[in-house]
Amino acid sequence: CKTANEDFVIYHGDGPQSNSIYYDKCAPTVTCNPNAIYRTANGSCNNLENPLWGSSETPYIRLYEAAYNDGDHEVRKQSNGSLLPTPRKVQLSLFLKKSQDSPDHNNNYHLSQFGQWITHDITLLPPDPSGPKRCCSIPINEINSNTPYQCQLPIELPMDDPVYGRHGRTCMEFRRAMTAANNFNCSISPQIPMNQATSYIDSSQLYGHTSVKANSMRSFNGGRLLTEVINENEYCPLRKRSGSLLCDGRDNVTVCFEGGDPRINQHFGITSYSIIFTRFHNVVADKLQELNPHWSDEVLYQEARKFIGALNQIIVYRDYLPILLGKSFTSCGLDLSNNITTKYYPEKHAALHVEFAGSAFRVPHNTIASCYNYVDKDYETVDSVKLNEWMSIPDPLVNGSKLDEIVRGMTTSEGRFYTPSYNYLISNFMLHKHENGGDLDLLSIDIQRGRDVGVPQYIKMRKWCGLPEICSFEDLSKILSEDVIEKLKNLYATVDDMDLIVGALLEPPVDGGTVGRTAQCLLADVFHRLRYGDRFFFDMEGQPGSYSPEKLSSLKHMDLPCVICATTKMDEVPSNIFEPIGYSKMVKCQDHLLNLDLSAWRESP
Ligand code: HEM
Ligand SMILES: [Ca+2]
Repeated sequence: CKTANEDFVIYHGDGPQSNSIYYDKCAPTVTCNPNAIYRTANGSCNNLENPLWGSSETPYIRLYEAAYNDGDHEVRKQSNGSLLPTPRKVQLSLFLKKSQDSPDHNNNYHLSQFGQWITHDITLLPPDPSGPKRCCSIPINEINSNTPYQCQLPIELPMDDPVYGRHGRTCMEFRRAMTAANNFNCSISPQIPMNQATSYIDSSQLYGHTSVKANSMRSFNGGRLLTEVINENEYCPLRKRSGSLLCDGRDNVTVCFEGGDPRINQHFGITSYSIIFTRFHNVVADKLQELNPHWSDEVLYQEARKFIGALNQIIVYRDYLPILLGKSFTSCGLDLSNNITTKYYPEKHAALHVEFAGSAFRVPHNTIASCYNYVDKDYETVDSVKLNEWMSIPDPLVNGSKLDEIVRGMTTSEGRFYTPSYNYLISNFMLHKHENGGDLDLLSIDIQRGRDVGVPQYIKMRKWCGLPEICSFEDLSKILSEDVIEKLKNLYATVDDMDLIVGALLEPPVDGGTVGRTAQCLLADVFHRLRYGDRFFFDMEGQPGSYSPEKLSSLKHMDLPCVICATTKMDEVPSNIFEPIGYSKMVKCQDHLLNLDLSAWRESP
């Protein structure tokens, strides 16, 4: 590879002109304190020359011109002018038959779960909740340019759909994303969604993506986050049912958590992570207070928050990305090997692009397993539940040792092997029985989301990545089987029309990684920005808040097993947290927790 920090991958300059409109025309003026040692809650003032870069509620960028029929928002057509195949048709033809789970002997559930945890740190692209309550109440053949924007792209279901056809269902709910022009008073054309999360890996999914939210999560006592103690255990605070996202609409839900990110209650895995990281923040704050009784609540909170943010960056770059993208690839500046320290490149815009959030980083949806296992302290599987039946129902997690059992289950069980398909349950019955439009197909939604936000076609992004050009279906034979190519020919008018997520999912995984080359390139581009464009990156030198070498060295002894040991009743963990038990050396929690040594943080009063 080239030099680690500089020419690594793909950074192709600024992308289309529309990327700068928000900053030229709509951005509020922000005054920054260049000497601040902590991140702001919303990510502003990280980049002092462009203070809103990477902050929450700024537009996604585009790597490539938007793919819209009218250049502004209408879903693109095929090159011969015909409509694109409906997302469900693509799912049925190419993917659904292969949707059974097969076990991944190398990776347990944490690989997928940590990925989603980081997703919620860096991107939040919600559908527009305003307008008609149900888009499917509008007959699909009556949809035209006067239809409310949110409802212009419901997913049409074929009459002979093997799952939905039986019930005569012909429409699946889909709401278009909120955009800068429609929802945030900034007329950017082509339409562009706003990222409501801070792009930086700063654990904003735990703390909140804005200062108002962040304050509402704090106890203002000893630097701690608010918690709810239930049966003597600490959980995230409980949320009032009214107005909450995801717990509403299910009658049997009594527990509903409040989190820095609104998706906290989506399913057991993400809820568990939110709870254990909340607990861990409080463990760290308590330890810091013990060492520094003279520190104020504010200092304790900020130091604990900075520690958790740094730890998550370490887990992403040291542990997670090498498995996702392949070690030999990440060793060129995207991991922590070779003692590379991070140099700051203020010209790098640490924003996410629609190509990433709308398509490429959804490829790991193919690692979501159908069932979650409760495993007790004797390693007996006491229950196994279907993910889709328990979405938005976090209730069981507060009972007895259920949270410990779920985390133990995620640790011991083999994950879902990354195949070009999502599991059968989320391909047909996501949010099963949920009042607000249950029985969804996540893959159809992902395909439609890509079209909604104007993600360019697969072939264009592949070329952007510098991969060998594909000019015809036949050229695909270097990467795909004849059978798949035949199906693609039946779906799309030409090879140029393929959706990015479809191509990215079908590509064979790269050596030592779990995604194909196009996804690898697009993910690398973002994780590169989020490292070299983050002035507060944990090992950045020469900044007002830079960590001392002693603190850095203590931090590098930390890992996800340590977090799990400190916050659950598990008494042993695999030394490589992403490996299923039986493949990785087990370490005793009482030994492993010795790594949680904060003495470098001791300061004299
Ligand atoms: C059980 C696990 C998961 C479930 C049930 C789930 C479900 C969902 C749903 C319902 C959406 C919204 C789709 C839309 O309306 O456009 C979404 C978005 C997304 N998911 Fe997942 N997901 C899971 C795990 C993951 C994982 C493992 C990753 C990546 C490593 C991931 C990456 C994403 C991304 C990047 C988005 C777009 C988010 C945004 O910008 O708002 N998800 N997921
Ligand atoms: Ca963030």
